[in-house]
Amino acid sequence: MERQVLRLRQAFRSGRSRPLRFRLQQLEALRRMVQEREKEILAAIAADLSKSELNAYSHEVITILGEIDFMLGNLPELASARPAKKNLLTMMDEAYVQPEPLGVVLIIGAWNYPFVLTMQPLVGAIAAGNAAIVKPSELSENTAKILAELLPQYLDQDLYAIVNGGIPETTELLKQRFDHILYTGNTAVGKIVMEAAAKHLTPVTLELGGKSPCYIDRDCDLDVACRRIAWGKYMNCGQTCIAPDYILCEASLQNQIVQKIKETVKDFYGENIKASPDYERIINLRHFKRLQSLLKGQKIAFGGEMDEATRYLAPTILTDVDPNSKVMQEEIFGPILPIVSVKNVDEAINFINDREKPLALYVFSRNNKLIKRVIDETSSGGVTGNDVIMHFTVNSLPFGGVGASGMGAYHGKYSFDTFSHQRPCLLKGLKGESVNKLRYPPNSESKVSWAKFFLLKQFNKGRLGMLLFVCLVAVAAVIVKDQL
Ligand SMILES: NC(=O)C1=CN([C@@H]2O[C@H](COP(=O)(O)OP(=O)(O)OC[C@H]3O[C@@H](n4cnc5c(N)ncnc54)[C@H](O)[C@@H]3O)[C@@H](O)[C@H]2O)C=CC1
Ligand SMILES: CC(C)=CCC/C(C)=C/CC/C(C)=C/C(=O)O
Repeated sequence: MERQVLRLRQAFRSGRSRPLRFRLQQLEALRRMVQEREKEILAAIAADLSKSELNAYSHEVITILGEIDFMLGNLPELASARPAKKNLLTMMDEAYVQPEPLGVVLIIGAWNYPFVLTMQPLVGAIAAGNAAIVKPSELSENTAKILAELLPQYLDQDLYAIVNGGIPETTELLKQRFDHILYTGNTAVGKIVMEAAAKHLTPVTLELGGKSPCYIDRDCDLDVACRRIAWGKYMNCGQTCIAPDYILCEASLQNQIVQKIKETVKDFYGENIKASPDYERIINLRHFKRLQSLLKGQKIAFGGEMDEATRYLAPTILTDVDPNSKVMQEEIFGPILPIVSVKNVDEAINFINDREKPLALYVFSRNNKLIKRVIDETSSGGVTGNDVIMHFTVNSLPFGGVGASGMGAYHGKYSFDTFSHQRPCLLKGLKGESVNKLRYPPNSESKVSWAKFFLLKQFNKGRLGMLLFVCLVAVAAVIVKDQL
């Protein structure tokens, strides 16, 4: 591991990853890889997640192509120096912020969207001019394998590397010093990553999980709300970090919601859900059994069917759920949708605020003021009003968590900024030394007063009068000079 990181650091030190032309060329090569090897990539994702290749494309590949196109179109502007506002003391100088690459970054991906969660951060790392090591999840082994096979064929092998493996290999990697780590995965491991990074003062972006609430107001189009909730909940068999984890609503709405989601599931997946190419499976037996245990003692209003041999778990709805039951104590990360009754929006807000800050928050209502009120009175990584998940698809919105659901953000410009150091630069000339007497010893009341004037724009009449007089004299001198 150490040798690999050293090799990338030496390549980064060569400066090869910094020129804009190089970065664009690498991003174009990555785009070419996605296009030329699409079939192999889709087959790998499909094998890992028991997913149709159509869904693998719409869930993952399309996002990566969009991200690369964003960077190809915006990188010249993102990477350029940004002029900065000056004060009176530096009026004659050049002040700007120069984005610069951090160095060698580490990207650790999760299994549930194995292509997006490794390639989307990598796009940002390349765009910002870094070298990068990508460590895919060992649980999505086919995607991990194909990435290790394809990336070296398209990208600079000295600057970008794939390291495959599980906990031992990741633990070894985390002993190395990186200039930034972007980790995607569960909160418990997020703490391990942050602890390891702290030893080297390495900044981290932690894309973690949490229980994303979905409040349904009584003033709402339940047909639309239930269709959108069902889409986001049961996509990828519920294994989506920003899936609505549970519903909060008044008890009177519960049965309608069950019925409408039931109808939607039939529309989406047909009578025989198990045979639907659009309905995925649970990633492994450990998660399958974990989800099975969440059903114990619950009132199953819809679904609940399961087949351990194929790790099939039907789209499931639980009603009258006790907030203290197990299913409400951990992120579900599966196709189980608990409904918890609340009396009104006030109780919903308190329910949300009594728990860890979620990665996403969803509110369905015709009343926009109510939606804004819920947003104003709660906190979450992100929000979509009257839909679910869709804030993820807008790359002008930073995507990340807050509190227990994570720190930092990426996507689009935010990926570029995450993997950049915003370096402040002030370039002065060697003339005008007389003004600098202000800051040189010996100090005096007068010098402090001038400093206040120049830096804090604290005018006093005497200074202002003197300045106006000096300006007038200067103007007069120019006029006189022109007349002669
Ligand atoms: N915020 C976001 O964008 C996303 C968050 N997630 C969250 O991730 C979780 C699901 O992913 P996981 O099952 O954690 O994925 P996982 O089991 O694939 O682990 C994620 C990564 O951490 C590494 N890892 C696991 N245990 C480790 C350890 N003890 N030490 C060092 N490295 C370790 C794995 O090798 C893998 O690369 C959910 O909580 C979900 O909400 C998932 C996708 C996106
Ligand atoms: C076509 C379309 C609107 C797809 C939605 C995109 C999608 C499935 C995003 C998944 C978000 C994601 C990667 C979540 C996660 O990491 O768990």
